[in-house]
Amino acid sequence: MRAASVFMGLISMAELFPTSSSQRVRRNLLEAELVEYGVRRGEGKLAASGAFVVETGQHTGRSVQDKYIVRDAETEGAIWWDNARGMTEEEFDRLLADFISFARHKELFVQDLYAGAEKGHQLKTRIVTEHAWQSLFIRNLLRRPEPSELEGFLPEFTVVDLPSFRAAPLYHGTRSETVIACNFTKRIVLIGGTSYAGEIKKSVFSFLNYILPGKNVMPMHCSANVGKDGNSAVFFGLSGTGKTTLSADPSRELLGDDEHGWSDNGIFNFEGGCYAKTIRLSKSAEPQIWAASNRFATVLENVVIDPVSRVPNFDDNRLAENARSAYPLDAIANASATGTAGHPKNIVMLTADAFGVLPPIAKLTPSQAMYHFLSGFTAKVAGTEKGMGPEPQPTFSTCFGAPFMPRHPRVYGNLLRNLIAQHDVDCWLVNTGWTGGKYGEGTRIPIKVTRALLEAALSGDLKDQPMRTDPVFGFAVPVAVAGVDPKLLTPRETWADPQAYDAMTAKLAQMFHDNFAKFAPYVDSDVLKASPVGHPSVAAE
Ligand SMILES: Nc1ncnc2c1ncn2[C@@H]1O[C@H](COP(=O)(O)OP(=O)(O)O)[C@@H](O)[C@H]1O
Ligand SMILES: C=C(OP(=O)(O)O)C(=O)O
Ligand SMILES: [Mn+2]
Repeated sequence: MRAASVFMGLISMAELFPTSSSQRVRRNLLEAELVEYGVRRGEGKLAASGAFVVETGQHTGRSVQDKYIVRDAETEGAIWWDNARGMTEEEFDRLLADFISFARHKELFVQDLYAGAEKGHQLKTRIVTEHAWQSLFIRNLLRRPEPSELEGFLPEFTVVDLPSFRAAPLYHGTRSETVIACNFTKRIVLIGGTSYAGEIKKSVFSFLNYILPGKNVMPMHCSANVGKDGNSAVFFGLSGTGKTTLSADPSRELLGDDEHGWSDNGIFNFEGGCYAKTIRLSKSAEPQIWAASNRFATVLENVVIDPVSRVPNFDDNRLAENARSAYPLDAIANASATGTAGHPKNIVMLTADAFGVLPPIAKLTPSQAMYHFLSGFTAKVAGTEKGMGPEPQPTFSTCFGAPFMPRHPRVYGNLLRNLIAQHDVDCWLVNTGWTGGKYGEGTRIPIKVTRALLEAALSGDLKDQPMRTDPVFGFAVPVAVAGVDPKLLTPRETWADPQAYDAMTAKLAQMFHDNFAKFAPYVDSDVLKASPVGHPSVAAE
């Protein structure tokens, strides 16, 4: 891409920061100074460890319904509009003008950072925020340039996040006062009315997911790590399925916990830090994440701390179920220094099946992997979202990340399918959800069981072990794994009432079918044949 088009339309720094008031723009401050600003400005509190603790108020998670993509000549044919809300160019321009006038009266924090560990695919990003702690957050999360690289740093993508800005629905074309407006053509994202920091990192991610397919790079909502033998693995999964938890593994080098690309050279992290859930964080089950969450300059979002000792109580969900910890990768002892690794040997698709149906691990053929990638199944349970009843809710979020994958799923699906074939990758479906019954009746599969299953799969041993074929889903399920109670491998045997298991399985299979109908026109027959059986539309084939 030519430089002129890269920079064209980018928000002008002179507009945002007139020279007369440049005093109030804090550029590329380092951690200690950002913490000082945060404390001085009353943005949060210091934990005993030196972590910076903030509350985000009303929004403690992403506002999916308030995210917009500007519809223009370039995006019109490129975005999968079935999955995105459009905003007109005029509405965006009004919003931008109002962001600029709002920002004029504020002290602002600016971080110039890279997204993308692979040099050829590095995106120069500028993140402008109202709060010092947001600057600290994104500095922890993205990749920090060398001081010499900051001179003459020309951003190729800008995010402006002003939590106290309120959108005017009628004037800006929004649904509420909260807005995440993505202008991919101008390469600007405007975030207002929410201070949940995850919006910033996922905005950068969404833009990379828009541009990288054009460079023949597969962008993935996944974590990744590397074994001692140099074999890398990626773990796709929707929120809460275990990407962050399971990728932090003392026996494997951590590449990253959430966003990666797969190019001709192998895989690379987009980020330079992690964003872990801290609710019920256990020091013994997740020692690395626990340590990274108790250190100077880690940002703790909506974590309750003791008012006297300033020690976090990770069991307290009064502020949010989705409490978070943001820390740089070097807070994890065995993290990768480069953020890059070779082509993966294994792909793991994580799901948290709250219906208690799916086995804790299954081996997928490439066609089954494509079916599950396009389906993007997991389930939500009470606690993670406001207003949920006792029943688990199925979620089908294509490519395991629909809110951040702007193009049609076939774009990502085809890239992945070719990469799996080209590199002869072994694919697995891993259920980190419920066993012995659905949510409320059974229990969640212990982390140590999931870890043992993954160890067997990633070592290369498991794929040659005896397997049974699941009668409904058709994938291969190991009959024994060292260190794991064999009963757990056959969910039907963990249910007190096997007929109830069969009925639940039929229900889940039907949900898969109903969801997959929209993809049927785009996939080859082998992928369609990976649908669960026992349903009329399949039986008729
Ligand atoms: N068997 C399991 N595997 C993975 N995570 C589990 C398991 N059982 C419980 N959990 C909990 O589920 C949550 C998984 O969340 P996380 O790793 O942050 O997911 P993601 O990064 O995919 O959003 C963590 O809070 C973890 O402690
Ligand atoms: C940061 C997020 O990712 P995840 O929950 O997948 O870790 C998020 O969804 O806001
Ligand atoms: Mn995560």
